[in-house]
Amino acid sequence: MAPRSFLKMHGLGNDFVVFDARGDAFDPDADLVRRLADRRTGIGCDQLIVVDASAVATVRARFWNCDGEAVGACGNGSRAVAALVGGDASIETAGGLLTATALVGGASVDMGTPRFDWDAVPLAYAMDTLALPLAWGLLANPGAANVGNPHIVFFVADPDAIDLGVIGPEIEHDPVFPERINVGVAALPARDHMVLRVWERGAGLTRACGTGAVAAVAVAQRRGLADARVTVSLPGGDLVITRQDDGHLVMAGPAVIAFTGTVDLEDYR
Ligand SMILES: N[C@@H](CCC[C@H](N)C(=O)O)C(=O)O
Repeated sequence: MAPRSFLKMHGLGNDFVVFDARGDAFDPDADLVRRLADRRTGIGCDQLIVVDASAVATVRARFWNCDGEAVGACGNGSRAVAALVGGDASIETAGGLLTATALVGGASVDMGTPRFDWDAVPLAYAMDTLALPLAWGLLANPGAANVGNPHIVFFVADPDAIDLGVIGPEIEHDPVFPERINVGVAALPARDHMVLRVWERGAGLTRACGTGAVAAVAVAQRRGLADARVTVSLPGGDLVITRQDDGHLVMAGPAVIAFTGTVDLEDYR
């Protein structure tokens, strides 16, 4: 098997190994994803992305967490794909069809309309997703949304004061979330500014989570706490999330190539 080219990309430090498979099909299994994503023995990444040809869009993008599980959406990864493709593009994903525009040093992506029905999140049983009647220690009453993948967000005074590395995995694996969950802790110092940290399902603490930012803003707007346009400050930098008149949430921010390389997949069998 010939060595395969890859790009190492990131959006605000949320990093990706990207395979452009438009001319050469590639279907990694979970074990291969885990091996390539390993930061000591592989290339290393939070998520692996395969870009394919699509019958309905400019490209198809498939996303895997570094734990090997395929996921429906990745906001920062979608910007990376948009930056790679260039211009105006549509991106077919398991979480829905996205439209995107490449910008200098990044991209903006229309992430669609958030879903708030309890069974769309999904939750194990019917609950009000505006404020779930659930608590883990002092963290209580999170909002929930599905933006192509599932998220809950807690509004707190200081996200840095939360030991998200400890409580995040406990919440991620709680049986109330049948598909597990991404966990955000957010503060709103102003109606147009959010500070956010995210424990990502299948990837842990990352420097930024694009869908986490979209979901947190969606919940804050639904609670009447945020303006239509919100700058979200994550550990890796800022994203701007804008709710359009049609209810779609558009995410804008950086996406860059860190380096390119080739990998011999025989070494990962
Ligand atoms: N980092 C991503 C989200 C990746 C998927 C997520 N961990 C999940 O399991 O749903 C982003 O930028 O949105």
